[in-house]
Amino acid sequence: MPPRSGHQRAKNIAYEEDDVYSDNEYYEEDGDGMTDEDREQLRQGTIMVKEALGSSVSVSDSQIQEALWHYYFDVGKSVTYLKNKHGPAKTIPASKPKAPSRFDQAASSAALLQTKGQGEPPISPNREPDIACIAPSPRCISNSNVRSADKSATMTTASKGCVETPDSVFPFPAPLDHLSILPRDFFWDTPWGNVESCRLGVIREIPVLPRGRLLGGSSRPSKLAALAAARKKKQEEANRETAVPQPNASASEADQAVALLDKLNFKNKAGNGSSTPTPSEERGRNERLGRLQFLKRQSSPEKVNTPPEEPPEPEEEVLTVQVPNIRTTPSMFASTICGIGRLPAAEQPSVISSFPVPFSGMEDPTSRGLFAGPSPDDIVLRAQAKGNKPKGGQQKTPKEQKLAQSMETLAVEETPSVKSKNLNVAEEFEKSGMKRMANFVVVGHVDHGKSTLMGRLLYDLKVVDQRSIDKLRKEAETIGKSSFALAWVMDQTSEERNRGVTVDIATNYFETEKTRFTILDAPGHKDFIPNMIAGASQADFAVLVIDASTNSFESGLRGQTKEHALLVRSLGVQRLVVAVNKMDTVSWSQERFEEIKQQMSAFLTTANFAKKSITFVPCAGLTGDNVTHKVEDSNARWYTGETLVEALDASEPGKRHIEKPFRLTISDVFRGGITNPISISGRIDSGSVQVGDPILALPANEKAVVKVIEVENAPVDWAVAGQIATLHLADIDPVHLRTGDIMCDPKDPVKLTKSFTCKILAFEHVLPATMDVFRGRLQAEGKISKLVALLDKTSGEIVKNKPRVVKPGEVARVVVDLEKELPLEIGIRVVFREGGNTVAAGLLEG
Ligand SMILES: Nc1nc2c(ncn2[C@@H]2O[C@H](COP(=O)(O)OP(=O)(O)OP(=O)(O)O)[C@@H](O)[C@H]2O)c(=O)[nH]1
Repeated sequence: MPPRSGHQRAKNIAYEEDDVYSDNEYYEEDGDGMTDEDREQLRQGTIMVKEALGSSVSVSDSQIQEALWHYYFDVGKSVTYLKNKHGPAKTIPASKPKAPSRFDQAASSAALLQTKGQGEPPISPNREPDIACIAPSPRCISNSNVRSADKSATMTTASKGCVETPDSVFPFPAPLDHLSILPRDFFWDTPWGNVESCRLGVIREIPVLPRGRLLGGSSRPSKLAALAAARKKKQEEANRETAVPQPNASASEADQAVALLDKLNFKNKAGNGSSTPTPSEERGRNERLGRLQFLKRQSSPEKVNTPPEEPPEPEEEVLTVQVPNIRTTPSMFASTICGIGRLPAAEQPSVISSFPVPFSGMEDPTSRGLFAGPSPDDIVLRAQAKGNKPKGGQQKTPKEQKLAQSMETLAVEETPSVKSKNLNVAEEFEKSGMKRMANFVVVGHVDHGKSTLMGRLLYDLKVVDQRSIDKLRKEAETIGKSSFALAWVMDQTSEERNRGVTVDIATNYFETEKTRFTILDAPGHKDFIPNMIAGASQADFAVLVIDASTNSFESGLRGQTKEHALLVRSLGVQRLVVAVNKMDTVSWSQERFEEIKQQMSAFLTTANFAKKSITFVPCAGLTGDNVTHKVEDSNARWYTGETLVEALDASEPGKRHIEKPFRLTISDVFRGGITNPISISGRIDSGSVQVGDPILALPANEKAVVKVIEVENAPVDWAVAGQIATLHLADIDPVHLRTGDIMCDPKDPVKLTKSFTCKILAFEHVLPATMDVFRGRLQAEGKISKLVALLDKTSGEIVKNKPRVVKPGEVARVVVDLEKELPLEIGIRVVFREGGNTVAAGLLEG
């Protein structure tokens, strides 16, 4: 089995069954773009707005509805807007004092808090809000609602609660931060609001991010910050007057720090806040000062005496404590990493540390000289360095040493020249009488039983032996997922097994009398659609697995059942085997089977699948009924059709273009072993390849030589179009190879292109926009830059030039611009996705 992709996207795949979008949402709207629900909301809203406006404002219904539509049916906002726009002009009584500004409110409330202390009783529930709403805002309305027992009177109450000032006449609701209700007002009626004054605390808001300066925002401090800074300065001055005079400028900072130490040590038990130290406090302070030196940052010593350009911001106050250099010299490793020379301790730059809690009670370690000498590590390293020194001769600089070392390790890799047998591969293929080959992708909604069905098929065809199945069963039982044992034949990574979800394409092989099959088991979860696309782009036909159990089919229809079917068709797959699975859960009900068949047939034919190319097979992967052998259940006597394997065998493989130039889309890049350090795998899209062939990697534009070819895990001399092959390469650096890249014939390379025209089938509304463009495993950023024309679905004739939008189900010609050049050819199929949804699929025209 070829190695699995290393590009498994392991996302958060916790999901729910109904965690899917509904395709039908588009169709619930009428021509005016409104759903019935919208219309009903509009009607009710109009009545409520009219009631709220009363007779004072005369507005027409359409004006009300326009406002409601604009405000997403928010009655409150609509009323405010209409009142402001159409209501009688407000006269402001001359005597009415101007509403305080937000700044004034904040400043006065802060002052109030300061003067009164923190013990102001909470506002009584009966008290009317003393600070009016400056502007109508949603929060204003909701606050009023809290106070109003009558919820139906929302608007009336809301307008009562808001005193409109001339400033407040906004055509649109003011932003939330215009609300000037204090937090305590907001929580006035909460039971925990009635706390004794002495127990109330102050919550200081510490900004998570630094204030915008160089990186944006104003470099000037805000008014509040300036106020706080001025207040702080004043306090500092007052402190300085009462404090013992200090000999240098850092003293006041030292005082502050010591004061903080005192606070933290709970020594100032009286808590009187006085900054004048008592004689005993003063002694203690001096002792601590002796131990800890409070200095300015040495990195900017000149700043000590320079007055700050801006008032310091209170929230940025951090106590910077500089301790004596108590560190030993850095180790060699640290020196290398940090680029610090191994200076003697004395010459090391002083260490500056910011301690959130000063180590007031800690003994100065330097006093005991614990770290005075070199560390044991340093002694050993120095001795080693001495021993390594070249005797006598001149010592090499580190640069020279490095160069010498790299020269020593530099070994010329001898690439064995790969001899080509110069075979005529097309002839060899004809002669080989090889069984026909077919690759099929297994798709369908998550958990509909794809992996189990394939595991059962491989087990029943003896590709997997009983022992392996028993082992898997045991392992599955140990983690309580015994029902997944068969699925584990395909799902082999621990992540897939633990989560019970397929993440990436799993490949396996089996053969019938007529055909050698390659299974590409695709993930069903919507998060892994890119991996599913990669699998589908390698397939000749597809098996669409549908869970027949009650509700599962229906939820699948809204989910990935339809999306996968559309995607495989868009990627060129024409034949579809629909496996109606888990028939055991519905007792092999013919009715259920027919219901699913009917619904799916209708959808698939609209998705451009020919009726004769669709086969429906009822089966049960878990029990194995109708997978490789006919169903034995007596309830299933109604079914006399083919088994799943028979249906697969009846599928014609796609045409192989062996005569065309060699093209292979890389689906995996990996290390194939000691002798094969760089290997790739993928489907050969066209042409053939043989050992010794030079091939070109695009877009890197780097050549490689094919050392070994493996098909179905066996070494072969050549491989042809349609086969999924592993190529072990020589003469190329792995950096030039990525999944999604193209390997091609250097004599006939694929052209790199940045812009192309494409015929698309829209799954959703398509407008010129940025999209993710998928081509097999390749994913690139692009943009649908032009909608050229709408086309007739069957004839391809132009129906309309330059459409403004392409609706779901329509076919259009568009121009796509890519972010960077990619190897793309006429006739290849691409998929456009946006925000995790498949928007359209297309065929490259030029
Ligand atoms: N009763 C019953 N359960 C089944 C049948 N087939 C699969 N299951 C159960 O369905 C669950 C999902 O099966 P999987 O095979 O992992 O489904 P899947 O479609 O491969 O899932 P993804 O690849 O993750 O999308 C497992 O618990 C299976 O045991 C069936 O025929 N009958």
